Parts: sequence; C-alpha cells; structure tokens
Amino acid sequence: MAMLRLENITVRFGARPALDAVDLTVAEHETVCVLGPSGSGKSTLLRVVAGLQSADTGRVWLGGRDHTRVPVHRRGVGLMFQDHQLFPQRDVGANVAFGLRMRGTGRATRDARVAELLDLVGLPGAQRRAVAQLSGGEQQRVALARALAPSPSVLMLDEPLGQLDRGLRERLVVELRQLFDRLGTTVLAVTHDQGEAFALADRVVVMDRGRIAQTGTPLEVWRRPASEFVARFLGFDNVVEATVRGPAADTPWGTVPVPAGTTDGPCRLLVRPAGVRLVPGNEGLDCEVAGRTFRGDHVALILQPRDAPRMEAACALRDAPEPGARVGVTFDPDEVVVLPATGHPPDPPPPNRRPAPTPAPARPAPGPG
Ligand SMILES: Nc1ncnc2c1ncn2[C@@H]1O[C@H](COP(=O)(O)OP(=O)(O)OP(=O)(O)O)[C@@H](O)[C@H]1O
Repeated sequence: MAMLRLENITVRFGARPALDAVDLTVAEHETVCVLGPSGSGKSTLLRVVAGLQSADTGRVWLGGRDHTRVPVHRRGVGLMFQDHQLFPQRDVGANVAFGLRMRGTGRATRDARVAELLDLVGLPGAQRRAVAQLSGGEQQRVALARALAPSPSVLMLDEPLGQLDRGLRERLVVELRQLFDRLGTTVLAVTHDQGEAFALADRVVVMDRGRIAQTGTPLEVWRRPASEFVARFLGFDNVVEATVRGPAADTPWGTVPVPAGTTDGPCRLLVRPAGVRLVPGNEGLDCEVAGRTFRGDHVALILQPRDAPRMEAACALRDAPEPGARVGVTFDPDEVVVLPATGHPPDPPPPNRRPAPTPAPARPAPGPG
C-alpha cells in the first residue's frame, strides 16, 4: 500500500520551479532517500509533504487520503531536521514528550512512551539529563526519539546526520536502518551524501533541478545510472562521447567493448573506474599515471592518454604504479554503462599533451551498502 503519494507537484518561487511536476510514491514500511545537489528541490519536497510549503499544483496523499489542504499539525508526519532543533532549556524526557503533550496524551502514557523510545534509541534512563550536556550523537538520538514518539505515519528526515563526524554518521546510519526495519516505519529522508542514502534506503530518488532524474534501489542506481547527470553526481567522471557499432564503441579512448545487446548509434559512455584495467605499457591504450589517491581499500589512479580525456582507474594497493609511469589500459564491458546521448554537459577541453602534475580532485565514490 502507498503510505505517501505525491501527484504532479509543482512549486515555483520565481521563474524556475523548485519542484517540477514531481510524482513519487512511498510504500508502507519503505525507506526512501532523496538525493541531489544543492538547490535541486530536496527540502522543498519534504516541506510539501509536511505541509510547511503549499504546492502550486498537484496533490499530496497520505495513507490513501488527500492531505493537500490538511494543516501541518494534522498530517501525522514526524520531522527531524539536521540541527535537531531540541529545546535546550528542557531535559531529554520533556523533549521526547513534546509531540505527545501537544496531542494531549495523559502523563502516565506519556512517561511510558518516553521510556520506551529512549530504550529504543539506546539512551535508557536518560529522561532527566540536560540536552546541552549531550554529545552530538546523543542529541541526534533524542531528536529521533522525539520524532518517533507520536507514531507518525511517515517519518521525514532532513539531512539527519549532517552535522556529525564521519565515523559517528557511519555507525548511526546502520543503527537507523536496523531501527526502521524493526519498527516498520515509513521513512522519507533527504541527504546530499550518497553513502548515507545508499546505506539507509530501500529506494533512492535522485533529483536534478526540481525533477526526478532517476529512482531505483541503491544497487540499480549504482549499477545503471540513467543519465550522465546521475553518473557524475555519483562521482563517476569517466564519461565520453561514443558511437556504438556492434560489440564495441568508438571513443576518444579507442575501441571500448559494450554490454551485449547495446543498440548501435551515438551515446555517452561511462566506464566505472573498476573497469579500467591496467596492462603492460605496450598493450592497450597508452597512458601516463598523472596522479594517485589512496582510498583506503584501493588506490584511485588518474590516467592521462595522449590525445584523449583523463580517466580514473581503481587499482589494488600493491599493484598501483608510481606517478609518471606509463601503463596500458583495456576496458571491462561489465563496468561499461551506455548513457543517453542528449542532455549532457559538453566534454571537458582537450588535455595538454603533457599531463598536469597533480590529479584532478577526486570525488568519493561510495559502494551501494
Ligand atoms: N522560500 C523560498 N523562497 C525562494 N526560493 C526558494 C525558497 N525555498 C527554496 N527556494 C529555491 O528553490 C530551489 C530548491 O531549494 P531546496 O532548498 O528545496 O533545495 P535542496 O535540494 O534542499 O538544497 P540544499 O541541499 O542546499 O538544502 C532553490 O533554487 C532555492 O533557492
């Protein structure tokens, strides 16, 4: 059953819509993460669902009922924002009880629910603690308990872990996922961090200038980005112009094998860094190692062919050649994705024959889970 359905939602602040005819369905018990660059409309989407922003056109359905004109406090949705927005002068218990008090829930029921929620988020017995004395991670848990306390039909999270440091975020995201699975909560979350979205979501929605560019499971979006925009947003920059002819494509990097069944004709071609294979220098495409970045479990190499755009290769630590070395490159068709030819930004300018001394800044490319 669809717990939340957005139908043809458009929101305009000026000439350009912040949301442009958006359709989105979130099933009961599903966790959907909305991803996208700054200004793509993520927060506006959440605000429309919460009733904090009215839409110029379209309808919002919650639990099968039209909520388009229902005011914020009657929508039954829970909200948790990046900065937690806890009341600093109240203790933890009073913060968690806030939504229940607003609803007029009796004291005994309230106290029991607060205790239950604090247990759930891993802060048992913290009712009397002062909010100001909690760590960032603890405050995040209190904010979560507060949002969950009134049993919202949909829990909405806006950059829920945005201000926490990386290690804590990675831990909390796993805890959140387990908690939502256990509670069967329906969740709509917004984040700009792919790693977070991929770890949390059953389904991700990638937004581009007020429109949905792609929706799918984290693995689907990761394996098959639908457009160059999505590919680049995920951190894949090995994209070139190509023309497919049978089992391979002509590209500035020479002939690149494509997956079986690819239609002939012009396209854009993505080769994931894992599909750029190093071979001895006298084989394949001749490249110079222009830079390398240590990425924990592998090394990202920036490779500069003679007259073609640079590319990134993922290489095992022990096999990583030194900057300045000459290597040959071949391509693995399993890591090649054919993207539509239209709607892409222009190619970067042709490279100098001599590679630049430092690599292009590398963006993180998280795995799907
Ligand atoms: N109240 C407002 N008045 C005018 N323009 C707005 C308002 N709220 C949002 N916008 C514009 O709408 C567009 C989408 O904004 P929104 O905050 O939804 O994006 P976002 O994807 O959440 O961005 P970020 O990741 O930076 O928070 C932006 O161009 C923004 O400037």
